[in-house]
Amino acid sequence: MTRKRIALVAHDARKADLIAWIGANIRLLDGHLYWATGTTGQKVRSAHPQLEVTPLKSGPLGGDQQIGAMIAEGRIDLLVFFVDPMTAQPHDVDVKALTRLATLYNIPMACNEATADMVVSSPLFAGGYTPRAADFNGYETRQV
Ligand SMILES: O=C(CO)COP(=O)(O)O
Repeated sequence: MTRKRIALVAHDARKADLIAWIGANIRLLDGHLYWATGTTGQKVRSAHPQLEVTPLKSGPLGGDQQIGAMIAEGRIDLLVFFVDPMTAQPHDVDVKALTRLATLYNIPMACNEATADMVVSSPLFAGGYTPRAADFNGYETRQV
């Protein structure tokens, strides 16, 4: 199995949903490598100690930016980001930057449960899928 490098992020109102989603998909998710924003990472680790999770800084303290930087460096294969669309976030610009970089670098990004279900059940997730390089106006965004 190719170990995927997966970033996990959930806003406060969605953390319980992310933990439940991981539990429901634990057989597909076990064995991969995880990075997460701080509070999300701590909660995922205590709920699912079998997963190898590296917590970064909390989202509002720079965690979204750290994950964005990892994406820019080609170190993340999948972003699962359970977004709360009903609550204003103090670090909204960081959230936007993270989703922008995932889009720019053509990283699969699941912002809700239905999309996350589709991604992990896809044969592309199980296989050694590498998204093709995104090219925006001549800017090559994936180093191969
Ligand atoms: O705010 C977040 C993402 O924007 C999540 O951060 P925490 O996991 O530290 O709560």
